[in-house]
Amino acid sequence: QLYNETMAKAFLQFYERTAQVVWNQFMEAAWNYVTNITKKNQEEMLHKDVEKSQHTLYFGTRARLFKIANFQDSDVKRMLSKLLDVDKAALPKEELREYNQILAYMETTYSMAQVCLNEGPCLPLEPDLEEVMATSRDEKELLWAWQGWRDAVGRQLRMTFERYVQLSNKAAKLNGYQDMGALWRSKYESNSLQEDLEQLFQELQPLYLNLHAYVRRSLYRFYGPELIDLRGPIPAHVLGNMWAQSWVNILDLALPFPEKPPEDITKIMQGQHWKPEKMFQEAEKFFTSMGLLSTPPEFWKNSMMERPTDGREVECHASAWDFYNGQDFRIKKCTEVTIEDLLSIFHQMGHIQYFLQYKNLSVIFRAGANPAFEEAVGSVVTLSASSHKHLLNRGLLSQQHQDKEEEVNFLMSVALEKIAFIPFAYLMDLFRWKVFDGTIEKDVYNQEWWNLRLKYQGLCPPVPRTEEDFDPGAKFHISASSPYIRYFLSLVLQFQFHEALCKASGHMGPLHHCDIYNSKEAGKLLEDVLKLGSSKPWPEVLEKMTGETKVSTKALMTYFKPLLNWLVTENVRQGEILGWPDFSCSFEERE
Ligand SMILES: CC(=O)N[C@@H](CC(=O)O)C(=O)NC[C@H](CC1(C(=O)N[C@@H](Cc2ccc(O)cc2)C(=O)O)CCCC1)C(=O)O
Ligand SMILES: [Zn+2]
Repeated sequence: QLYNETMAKAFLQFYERTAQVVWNQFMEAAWNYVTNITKKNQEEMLHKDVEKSQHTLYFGTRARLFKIANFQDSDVKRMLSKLLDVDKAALPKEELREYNQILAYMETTYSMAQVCLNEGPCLPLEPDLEEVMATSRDEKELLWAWQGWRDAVGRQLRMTFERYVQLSNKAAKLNGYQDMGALWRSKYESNSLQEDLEQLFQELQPLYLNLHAYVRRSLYRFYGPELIDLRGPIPAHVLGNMWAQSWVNILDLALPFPEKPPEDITKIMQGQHWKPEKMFQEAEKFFTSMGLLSTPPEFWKNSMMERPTDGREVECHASAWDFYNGQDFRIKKCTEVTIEDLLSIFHQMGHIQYFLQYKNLSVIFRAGANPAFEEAVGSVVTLSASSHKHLLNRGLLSQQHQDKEEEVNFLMSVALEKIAFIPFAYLMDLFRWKVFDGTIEKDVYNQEWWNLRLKYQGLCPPVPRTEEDFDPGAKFHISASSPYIRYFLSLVLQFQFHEALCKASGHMGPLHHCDIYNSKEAGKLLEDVLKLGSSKPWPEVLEKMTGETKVSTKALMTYFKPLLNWLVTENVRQGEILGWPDFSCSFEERE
């Protein structure tokens, strides 16, 4: 019986040796492309992608020959079953080439897009358009950036996206899935994922609806009744972010106690002459303070920490890279010296830490326990790094203590980042799952997108939209075909992790006071989880970290309890309507 367990182990060792080389070569080519966007580099990347797919297909089809049902070794069984999913490599050669060209075209169109002033410079998204969305309080200027970006990106991608959906579904079907949404969801190894997610979303609704009503009131006070309807949705361009996914940049308009504004950490960083490299060192220091691994020399030599000034076109959307040789790990980021970018670097370094912790596993297991675990690791450290205690300790705040009102202001700033994000993170893949399963047909992509934006986020477009537009494409992850539900699940998980790590560190008192910096106990707990990679089913890994086997919103609700109490009192006092019963999007005539 040729395809027995002994044979399987030899097969897997052969896979291991060859995969490291093939994947490393592809990552190098992909890195060279996104850090220097040229036709030649794109061709080289596409060529390496084909080689990687040939390798994946060769081993994927042979893995099928093993009857793993009666194998003893659970690792061998888990590894072989992971090899069966060959994703896009299942496509016939010509269609695979077309698919890879479509993926490169969409991501590159997004990365190169700019919005041009009538006479004068053209502005890229990072940092210029994001700066406008974050700091301008001129509704017309905000509209110019918001609409200009969608004209420059979304409209260009609409046709290509339709073909992308077709080929994605074909690949998924060739892997035995109903559609690409089903393939994406399979990474969570759950037969009740969608129900579980809906349950989590419902539990978080009271928090979101109270925040939405309160922020709507704040915007009403500033922009007036001609723009804001106190019983209606909020226009999407005045929330401080190009996609209204984070509202932290309008904290100044929504501060509960405006007479006690928080210190401006960005100004403090710039006053202290912080540079991007120092920001990365600060993030690394957090992990080493917990007894976790430091980054190898290659990281500092090969990373791209700033937008290049030599005229190269690069993809600025931040990302963390594993080169699958156990030695080379990098971050690509067009870093600005701001607190928002510092916290984002903590998130990226969380990915690097995960790569470092599982680098000795088989390449098959070099991934998070599930994609949401990967995202939660960096974000959980950010929860400590953004605490008043930590920032004070690191010299980024000077005020010794926070009184009750300043504490509410602080929790509001975290909520504008994390709670505002909940419905956005949920709808991003609700939209794509419906597109993949055919519920949303191609001639109604845009209106269905806005139906979800209205239903879940309580937002309206600031100007009428048509089916010439393709607003979802104006978000990186949709143009980059990067799944997003991981961020929704990570939002809940990161607070569950935070509670567990804070407990391990011996923290007493409110959860939002906790800072696990320097805690070797928390570091040990985190290390034991990260080094498992994706070698065990994620409920087992969750139990190792938190003692629970289910994702729970309890820790998140505990963290924000003081804020929810304040919000409910304030909204009752103002007689706010929760939700948006005036659900129509009204468009004031613009002179
Ligand atoms: C080779 C590769 O692709 N590597 C993966 C990692 C891996 O798969 O190993 C990777 O680096 N992905 C990039 C992505 C970057 C960021 C992002 O896109 N964030 C989301 C959602 C969000 C929003 C607020 C927040 O606080 C945290 C997350 C958004 O901005 O919408 C941008 C800055 C933050 C994280 C990332 O790091 O997740
Ligand atoms: Zn991430």
